[in-house]
Amino acid sequence: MSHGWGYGAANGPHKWAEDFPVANGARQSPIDIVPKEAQYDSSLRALKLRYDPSNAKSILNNGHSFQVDFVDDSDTSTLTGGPISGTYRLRQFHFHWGASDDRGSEHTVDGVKFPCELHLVHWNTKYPSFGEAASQPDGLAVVGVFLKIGAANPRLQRVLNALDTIKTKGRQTDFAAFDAKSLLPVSVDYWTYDGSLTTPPLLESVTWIVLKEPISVSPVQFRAFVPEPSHTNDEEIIFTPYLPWAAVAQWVERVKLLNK
Ligand SMILES: NS(=O)(=O)c1ccc(S(=O)(=O)c2ccccc2)s1
Ligand SMILES: [Zn+2]
Repeated sequence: MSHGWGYGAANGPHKWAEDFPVANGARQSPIDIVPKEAQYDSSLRALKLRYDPSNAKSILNNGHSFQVDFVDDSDTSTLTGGPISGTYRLRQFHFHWGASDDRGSEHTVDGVKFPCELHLVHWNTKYPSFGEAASQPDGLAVVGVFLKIGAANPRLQRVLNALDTIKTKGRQTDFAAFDAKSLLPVSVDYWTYDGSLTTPPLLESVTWIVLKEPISVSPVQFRAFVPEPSHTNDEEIIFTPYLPWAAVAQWVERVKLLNK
């Protein structure tokens, strides 16, 4: 690829292996989760997520998504239990949505796509830094949460309201006092597997913890993720390539049918 990775015809997932050969590795994510083939493991423990809202720091448009970053210099917002050992600190959360029809959610369940997927990224404190942890097979733990079209989700609203202030790549603004736990569903039952980052650099350092219960997002709220293309100056326009409204509408209808 002669330029940065993305989701277009010239720089999309089918091209990533050119710059990131680990794309052809043995534990690449995302995967299709087939619940009937999942093996029950009685040694797995319940997830323990303890987040301190005061660790929330800022919200950033990184050009591929938007992410909320957290202060991670102490064990005040952590993930323990579940399939991991030790303590992992919350670093950031971000979302994946309609970059193209087959890439709304990244993981699928029995082949079913969701319109959006939330990732809460944590790093193993047995390593001295996030960067070091990211290069280790047990360095990261990402909690994945599916979003399905349904009732309005008031806990999402503050995040969505902030998007107007970071419409172009590189824009960042304060985002303080936010409880990431409020984005989680009631049940934190999960599937888990050893995988990778789902975007470059595709490092095979992620213990995936995908929650079985989705959270809801209303059609109006979901429009905040995929707004009309804005005609700003020549800065790169927000997040992901614009989806034709028809595709989004058709997609939303399909998700509605799946949830009937
Ligand atoms: N979608 S995902 O949760 O798998 C993911 C992709 C990239 C990241 S990262 O920006 O945290 C990161 C982490 C390590 C190195 C570089 C970036 S998290
Ligand atoms: Zn992600």
